[in-house]
Amino acid sequence: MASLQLSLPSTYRFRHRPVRCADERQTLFNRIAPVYDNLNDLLSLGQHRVWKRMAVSWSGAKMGDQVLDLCCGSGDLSFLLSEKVGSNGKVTGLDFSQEQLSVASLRQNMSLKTCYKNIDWVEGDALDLPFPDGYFDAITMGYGLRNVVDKYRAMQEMFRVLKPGSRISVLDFNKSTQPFTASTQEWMIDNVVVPVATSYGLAKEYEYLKSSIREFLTGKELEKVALQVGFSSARHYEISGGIMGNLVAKR
Ligand SMILES: C/C(=C\Cc1cc(O)c2ccccc2c1O)CCC[C@H](C)CCC[C@H](C)CCCC(C)C
Ligand SMILES: C[S@@+](CC[C@H](N)C(=O)[O-])C[C@H]1O[C@@H](n2cnc3c(N)ncnc32)[C@H](O)[C@@H]1O
Repeated sequence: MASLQLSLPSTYRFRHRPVRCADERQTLFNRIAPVYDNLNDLLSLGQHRVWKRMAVSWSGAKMGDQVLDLCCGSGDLSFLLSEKVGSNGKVTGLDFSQEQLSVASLRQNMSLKTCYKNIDWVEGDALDLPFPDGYFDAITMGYGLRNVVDKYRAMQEMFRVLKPGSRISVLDFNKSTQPFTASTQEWMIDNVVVPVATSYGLAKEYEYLKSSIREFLTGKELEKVALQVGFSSARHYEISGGIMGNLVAKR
């Protein structure tokens, strides 16, 4: 894998070591990085790209904006944001997985799209962002909030670095309150997702999906946390029959 050229803010530093649980997740996402994009396409029949476009649209990102893609992984939402903000805008993709950031950087360097030059990759912790208060015009977080060890803290950090009047858009699996939806989601994970992942030697990594959704917050709970943190408005939209969900909150 090509070496990763990271542009780290001068103030960048880990102010605290992630807790062990976060280290386990960091290892998980480093391990799945080589097949992550392909498995997402295969297992969602490409639908995840539709969900990500919706999340970016809901963020309100526009030409010339300074935007953050939190828990950017291999960069799917960062690349969509890059086209939204254009060459006068700036996208910062932050993640704590070096392997995920390596894939994102490789995709950026291999692409013929010149606008992608407006993306910087930052290795950092979503729970301790190396950015000043009120810095970003929009923030996206695709399938990241469910994976951080402190969801409240992550929401506080997004609030802190967002400009007043701007929005966050948080896409993730939906923890449905409808028994049929929840059981369908779990059946798909047990009977499609994990068996396919097993053929890649990643059964354990994808079995984590089910427990992480069970331990997640419902849409109503996500709205409540956003308001508690200080956002002036918060709305959670269920998509694809409630399998996925997207929180939009305005500072
Ligand atoms: C892009 C997607 C998931 C990203 C993702 C998030 C995580 O927290 C993980 C944790 C551990 C391993 C992998 C991931 C991970 O990939 C969503 C699409 C990919 C899903 C893996 C597939 C989910 C299938 C749905 C349950 C049903 C889809 C129905 C569709 C309408 C065909
Ligand atoms: C499922 S991936 C999502 C990647 C991408 N946003 C997408 O939509 O495909 C979750 C990402 O969150 C990152 N992550 C989890 N906890 C983090 C934390 N505390 N700080 C930074 N990144 C974190 C993982 O390394 C992983 O790349």
